[in-house]
Amino acid sequence: MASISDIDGLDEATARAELARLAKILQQANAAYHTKDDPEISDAEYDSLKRRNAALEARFPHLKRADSPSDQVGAPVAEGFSKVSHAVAMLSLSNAFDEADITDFDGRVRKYLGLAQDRALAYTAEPKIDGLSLSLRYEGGALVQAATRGDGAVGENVTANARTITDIPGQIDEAPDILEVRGEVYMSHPDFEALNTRQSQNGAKTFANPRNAAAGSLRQLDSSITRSRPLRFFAYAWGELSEPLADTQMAAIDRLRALGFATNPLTKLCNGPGEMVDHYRLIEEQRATLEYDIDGVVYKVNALDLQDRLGFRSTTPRWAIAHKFPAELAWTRLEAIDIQVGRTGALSPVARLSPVTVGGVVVSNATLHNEDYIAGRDSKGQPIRDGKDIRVGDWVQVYRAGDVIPKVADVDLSKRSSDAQPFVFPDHCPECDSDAIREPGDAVRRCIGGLICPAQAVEKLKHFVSRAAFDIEGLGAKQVEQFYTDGWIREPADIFSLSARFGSGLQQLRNKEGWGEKSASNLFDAIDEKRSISLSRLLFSLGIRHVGEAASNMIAMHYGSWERFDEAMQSASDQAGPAWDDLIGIDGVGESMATSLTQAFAQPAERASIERLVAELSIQSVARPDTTGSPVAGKTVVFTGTLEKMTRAEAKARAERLGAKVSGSVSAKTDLVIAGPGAGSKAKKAADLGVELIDEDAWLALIESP
Ligand SMILES: NC(=O)c1ccc[n+]([C@@H]2O[C@H](COP(=O)([O-])OP(=O)(O)OC[C@H]3O[C@@H](n4cnc5c(N)ncnc54)[C@H](O)[C@@H]3O)[C@@H](O)[C@H]2O)c1
Ligand SMILES: [Zn+2]
Repeated sequence: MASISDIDGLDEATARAELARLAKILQQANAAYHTKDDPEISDAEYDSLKRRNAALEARFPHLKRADSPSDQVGAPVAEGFSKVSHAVAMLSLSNAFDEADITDFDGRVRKYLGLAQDRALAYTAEPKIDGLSLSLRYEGGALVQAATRGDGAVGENVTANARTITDIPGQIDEAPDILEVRGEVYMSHPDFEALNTRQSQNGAKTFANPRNAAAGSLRQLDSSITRSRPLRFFAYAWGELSEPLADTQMAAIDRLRALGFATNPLTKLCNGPGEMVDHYRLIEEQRATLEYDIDGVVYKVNALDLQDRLGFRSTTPRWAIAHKFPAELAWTRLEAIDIQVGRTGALSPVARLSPVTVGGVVVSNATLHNEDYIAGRDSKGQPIRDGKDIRVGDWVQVYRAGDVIPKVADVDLSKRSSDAQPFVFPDHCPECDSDAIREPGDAVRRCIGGLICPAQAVEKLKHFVSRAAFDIEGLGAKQVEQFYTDGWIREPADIFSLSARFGSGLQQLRNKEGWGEKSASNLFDAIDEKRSISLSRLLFSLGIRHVGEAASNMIAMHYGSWERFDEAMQSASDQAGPAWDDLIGIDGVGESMATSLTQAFAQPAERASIERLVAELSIQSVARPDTTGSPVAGKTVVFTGTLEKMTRAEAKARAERLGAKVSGSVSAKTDLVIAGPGAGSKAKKAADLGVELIDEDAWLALIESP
């Protein structure tokens, strides 16, 4: 995530380039989010880039760009819509992230108005609905126009679409002659889920969250599509008026409700920051039980004459602020704990949650790690979460960071029902009923069923055909699972005997749902194509515990050929002696990896299965790259932040071809860190450790230098 800690030390040229880069990224993000309703980066990432931009502009005011993202609201009108000029601009809101920001806000307001500090100022506090804003224009009580915010000055004409929304009256009584009602269009959680189910049944695109679904549904060129999407509307503001609605924000909301609009029931009048923050807490607590997404609480100065005096900055009113919820945390109910069996037999507890939006993504499953974690202990038996255990039915806090799998982070004991029972972790495999055993020092309980455990067998097969492994076109996780269920494939070797066994039975495959004659013979071709495989891919594909992609590479490089590797596994099987020492001496191979490797090759059933597979293959030996003269041969390098000239995968592959070792984390052993924009803790750690830090261009210059 972008940080602002380095800004003080930037020179002008770097700052100018950085401002240009941020303008470009933010403009692209705005278009993806507001125009396509399909964001490319997370909201938290967006917000942090925007803060970085603002901090740069504050430090270098004269470098502020004419097209500064700070001065922009939303995105321009999308193609296909007719344009509506807003009589009163539709702006954004400034953000607050903690209590101190709220006290500051109140202080700024008073100072601007020259108010005494000893009398509390009244503000309204209401949920910030996570939808999109809409302006409805009524003339003589009749709805004549509806427009999106667009870029704040010019919005999209969506009148026909707005007419399909039942919360929006087409006609109102006793309204001012000209009345522009503004508010938020949103979609409820049940409607969102039903829509996504429908979309995927029809093979159409599904939406990441209710906000995107609402925006995508309202911003349709064909209003019959909007009609089929159940949208809702909350009114909370107004634009042009032929006569005032009221004297205060609160009374104006009441008036809008009296006119027939839905207003949010959690709107409250508060006296000063203390009460505002109290109401924020209350709303935060209710967040998971609301039927719609909110991403914070909006505070507005209650007296409308004071709002007028305060006025606006370029894109935000001075009289309001949005107090955002932490982006990546949310509370919800734990509905059930399921146990999944992985390819190494590990029993993993999975939390089934009442769906909640965390950082822009709907989360309904999260990891609970292992049985100790559920019980409130760490791997050393020390209490975590103050020793609180997690039970089915509990209120739990869900945490999500970046692309990482969501986690259950905390539990609220005050909401636990009195009959909640501690979770009993199974000591048998839920799939094959074999014993599930926990070895000393292992945090994980494992099914000992091995090859007889269908869950393990299927997971092993799925791993075997995955992208980084055999990657057989037309044979993905779904097909493998089906073939396993049908008894056609029990182990990897069976994949390669499929055509021999079923070549004549092509008919059978052809008759299968989803398989035509063409796809059947394509599949056999794709399988044959992968009979020739690199040693490192093969090693990774075996799915041996602890042996990941990087380790497979190192091992393959070390032994060079399958024959030498296989021989070494025999010699090292008693886990002592020179072959063993040689194995654990490989960079990146620890004792536990070496143990699981040698065990796999010593276990008769597993060994036999591997031999059957190898008999089907032609395994390529490793051609050692010539790294003489490479400036980075033997060096350990770390890539962090965003690379702009190539993907991470390409950068890694190139570095490795030049004899460098690419590591994921910075340590004292690191020789070089290549940091792109947005580099965070790793760059900092490198600086702390005195490790050389360069940017992508410098890296390219280094490796491309003759
Ligand atoms: N992920 C991305 O790529 C991306 C890109 C652009 C914007 N965003 C996200 O969008 C937000 C910024 O967009 P923004 O300029 O619309 O600001 P904003 O959404 O933070 O705040 C302004 C909006 O709040 C809405 N709102 C909801 N309830 C309200 C209430 N009770 N009173 C007043 N307004 C209320 C209005 O629609 C108003 O336009 C940020 O949260 C940002 O993370 C994300
Ligand atoms: Zn099992």
